[in-house]
Amino acid sequence: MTPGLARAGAPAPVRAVHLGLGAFHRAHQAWYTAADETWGIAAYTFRNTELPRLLTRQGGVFSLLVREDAGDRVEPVGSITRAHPGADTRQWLADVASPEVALITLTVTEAAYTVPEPGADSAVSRLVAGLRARFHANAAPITLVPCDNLADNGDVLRAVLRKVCDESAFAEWVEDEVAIASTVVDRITPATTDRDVLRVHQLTGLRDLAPVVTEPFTEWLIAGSFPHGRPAWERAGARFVDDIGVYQQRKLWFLNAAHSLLAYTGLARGHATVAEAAGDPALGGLVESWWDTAAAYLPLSPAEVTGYQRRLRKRFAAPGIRHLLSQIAADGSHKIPVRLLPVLHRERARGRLPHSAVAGLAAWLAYLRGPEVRDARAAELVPLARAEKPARGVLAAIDPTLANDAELLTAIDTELRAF
Ligand SMILES: NC(=O)c1ccc[n+]([C@@H]2O[C@H](COP(=O)([O-])OP(=O)(O)OC[C@H]3O[C@@H](n4cnc5c(N)ncnc54)[C@H](O)[C@@H]3O)[C@@H](O)[C@H]2O)c1
Ligand SMILES: O=P(O)(O)OC[C@@H](O)[C@@H](O)[C@H](O)[C@H](O)CO
Repeated sequence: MTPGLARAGAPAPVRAVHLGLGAFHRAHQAWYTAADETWGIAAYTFRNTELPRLLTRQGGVFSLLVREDAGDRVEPVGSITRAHPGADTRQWLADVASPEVALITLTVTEAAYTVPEPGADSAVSRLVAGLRARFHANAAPITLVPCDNLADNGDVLRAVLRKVCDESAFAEWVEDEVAIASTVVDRITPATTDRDVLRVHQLTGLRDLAPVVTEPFTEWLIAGSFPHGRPAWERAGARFVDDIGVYQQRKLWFLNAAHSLLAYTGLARGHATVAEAAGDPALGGLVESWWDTAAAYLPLSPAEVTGYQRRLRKRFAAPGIRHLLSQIAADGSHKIPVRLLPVLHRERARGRLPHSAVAGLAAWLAYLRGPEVRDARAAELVPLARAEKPARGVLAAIDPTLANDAELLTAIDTELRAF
């Protein structure tokens, strides 16, 4: 029988907690944490029960399949000491309240950074329950490290927590003792397929039921304080900066915006992956035109811009990374406002109407009219998208200031007829 992947020695003590255990956490924060073997992670999914079960069978260890130009390479990653389903509330509260724990990382999707309805179960409500347990346990300060693709993700999380924490002594404690970092995270990590599982087996001779496939490129920029300590993430290349502003614009406006453009226009043209869509000359041209537009608003030198674009072209074309457009297309109502609209606003202020943005928004409307809409706001947006001229209604829902821009609305509605 093929031997299964297993942990060699004892795992590190749990000093970090993660919420949103999925592929990206393992390719990114877990991989960086593995560079400091004195830190172990207790990682929680949101609803998934299968992944923690598989990881637990392997002692938390998993294989990272890195798709290099020169070929595939497998790295075992052992920083996850324990993996739990999100429904394991008792353990979650105990871990967040633990005096040994110094930080919580989060990858809970962009849509999760909202104030929950009273009584609702959400990432934020679980986080607040954990923090409340820590407050009552009189434990040391803690740092929250959001790792989702939002602009100023730490500030967004702080604003949400301020609205939710209404109990005065607890709210004061959160204000004083809970540090929140802002981060820019980057490593293209598609969902694992059965072929990836087979490939890992072929390369290692071991049976790993929960590997992750990723690219060699990785980046982590962090601005914030860690009053109770942190792993030496810099050993793996993380950078601690005073201000993430320009890095986050560069990433959201170039990489993520191009991903969203390719997702909606690519699906409309029958493509399945980023590599296929980026290789379609019409869509490649649309992305280049978007980059030219966005570059005007970034305080980067032309050499920095062209270098970043060159790397992105290569990353998007990587044949071993099967990044599904349908995965990227999900939750456009939360992604488009941070990826496309900041640049579009700046263009409109100058009286310009970039065709790439118009095409991207029209393609998003076509997606919202389609058969398989994955969006946290689908119930509200799909009926609006089905109107004869949908641009006004849909834009009013995500950015009311654009809903009075008659020239833009007409351009989007006209473009939509092409889909
Ligand atoms: N995959 C990437 O390339 C990548 C790169 C940078 C950032 N990210 C960020 O990481 C997030 C997760 O990506 P992934 O590739 O790990 O996806 P994944 O599907 O493998 O895992 C997503 C995780 O988020 C949880 N989740 C989903 N919806 C949630 C909700 N409403 N509230 C709380 N938790 C929820 C899931 O249970 C799961 O644990 C992305 O949404 C993105 O913000 C991903
Ligand atoms: O992960 P999402 O859903 O926020 O967005 C999909 C992609 O645009 C994104 O994951 C990129 O692959 C990632 O940001 C690269 O670092």
